[in-house]
Amino acid sequence: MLHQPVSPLTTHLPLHPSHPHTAPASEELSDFLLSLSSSPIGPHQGPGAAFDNLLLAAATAQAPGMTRHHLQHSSWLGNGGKSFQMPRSERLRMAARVGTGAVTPPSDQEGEKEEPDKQEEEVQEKEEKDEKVGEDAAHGPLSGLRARTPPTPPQAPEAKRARAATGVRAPELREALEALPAATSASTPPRITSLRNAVAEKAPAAAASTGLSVQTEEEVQVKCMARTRIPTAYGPVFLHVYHNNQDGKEHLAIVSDPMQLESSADGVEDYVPIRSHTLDVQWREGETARERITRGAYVSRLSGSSAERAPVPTQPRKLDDAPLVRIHSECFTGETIGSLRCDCGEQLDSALSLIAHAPGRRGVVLYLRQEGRGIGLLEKVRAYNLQDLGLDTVQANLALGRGEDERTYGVAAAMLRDLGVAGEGIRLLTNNPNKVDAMQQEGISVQERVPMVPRDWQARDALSHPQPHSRSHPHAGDLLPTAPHTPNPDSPINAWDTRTKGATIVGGGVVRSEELEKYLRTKVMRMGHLLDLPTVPSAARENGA
Ligand SMILES: Nc1nc2c(ncn2[C@@H]2O[C@H](COP(=O)(O)OP(=O)(O)OP(=O)(O)O)[C@@H](O)[C@H]2O)c(=O)[nH]1
Repeated sequence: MLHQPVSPLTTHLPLHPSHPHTAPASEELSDFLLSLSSSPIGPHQGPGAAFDNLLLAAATAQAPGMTRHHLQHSSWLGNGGKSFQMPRSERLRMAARVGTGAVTPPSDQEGEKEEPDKQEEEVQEKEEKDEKVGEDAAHGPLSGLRARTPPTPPQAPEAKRARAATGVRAPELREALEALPAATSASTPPRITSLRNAVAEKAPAAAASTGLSVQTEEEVQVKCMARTRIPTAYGPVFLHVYHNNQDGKEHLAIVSDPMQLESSADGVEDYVPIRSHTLDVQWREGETARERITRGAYVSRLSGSSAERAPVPTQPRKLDDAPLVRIHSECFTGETIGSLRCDCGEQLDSALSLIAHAPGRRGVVLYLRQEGRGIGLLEKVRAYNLQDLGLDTVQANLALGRGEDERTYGVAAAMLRDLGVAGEGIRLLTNNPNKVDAMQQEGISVQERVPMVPRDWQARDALSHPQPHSRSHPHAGDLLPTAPHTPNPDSPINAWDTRTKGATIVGGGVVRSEELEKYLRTKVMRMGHLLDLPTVPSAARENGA
């Protein structure tokens, strides 16, 4: 239940000197919010603490000059555990200070006290149950992989949100951090890897949500369980269903490589099909042709009269050229019911379309089950309600006590390796610099970042013809070569316009909405996505200007 926003924030607001009864000047508001959000006491512990984050976020949304980095800098489990996200510079500084023992992390006692034991037990019980499921899975078809199903976030009350978000208890995190001085020497500069590993060992989920990339003990392993041919509007693709030892989810790889369907493909010089190594290897002694074919380890086109099982490979084969790859996160609302709150459906469609026009029509879309930037559908739905109150997509996540983006890409990298496409590098279809960084950290070279310009923005820019764009945030990713911002030749802007409006599912057209525009701009302005803002305002196009 939402409480009425009451006094704590407003009573402390600096009022405009010449108009004490009006709202504070925007600059003062920014400064004030900044001081609140970085104060060691912060708004969380005052009266109305349960609601202060939301108030702060809502007010922040109105204040110019505020970015995601200004929100909840001081957050830690001890002050409600709303967020671990700090700017990178501060995270590194904190890491260095904690590493030399100069800082003791704030106590979480208050948050712990608030919770009745019963709730604690329920959560514990749920985790045990989840672990049992994981163990069972390990004896299932994953054969050889240690499957582990992480606990799903419990329906936790307010003070347990941090744990629900990160799957970690405050004492575990504190214990991990207290152990750090031992992991790093006071006489030598603290090494971030030591911090990562020490925190990761005790509290991997918490460490991940601080933004430190975590090297878990367990090497990521994936296994393609089955593959099949799917005819689509863009031609045939092969859908691969993967299991992994990290998150118990079925991530997908959609591979476009139509040459595989030609029976003559074998004879083509230098042609390396995009195939899963873990699918094609022999799974057990005496495995039958029928078994191999059923799971998709066949070559050419499968039919009642022709069924050729794939030869068992000895080595994963790597492609010589850099294929077009999209690492896409699931979005039920955008992709299935055509929500106009986001561009996810359009991006999935565009990715398949762009790959269908790539050399040899070859490429891969990884479809990761990281709904809602990793917070899940339930939390995303809640976030949408907060967005209706005026928060943007980043603020809404933070107000729920979640990270702005909780996704990881270790499994994605392992899937690309399994498909043999990680060899000579990839051409990555994205605007998101985190994805580029994640691949590079995984040792996969991103030879080119191919931008995904929203169709509406392409259409609006086409109206105004090329003009100097206002680059909002120069980024490291900008150093990578990017493909020109041209729509694909077979889907010209006019063709998008003639399709059904609002359809964002595969094969759909251009979509426009006020909420979509706000979401896209937030991605650029607050999440650092590498896009130029359109030069023609939305209304101008709608009015035919
Ligand atoms: N929490 C939250 N998630 C959202 C919202 N809108 C879309 N999403 C999720 O955001 C994710 C979008 O993922 P992607 O399309 O892979 O990528 P991206 O981070 O936007 O980056 P690009 O590669 O440039 O498209 C999906 O999981 C969506 O469900 C929102 O308002 N709140």
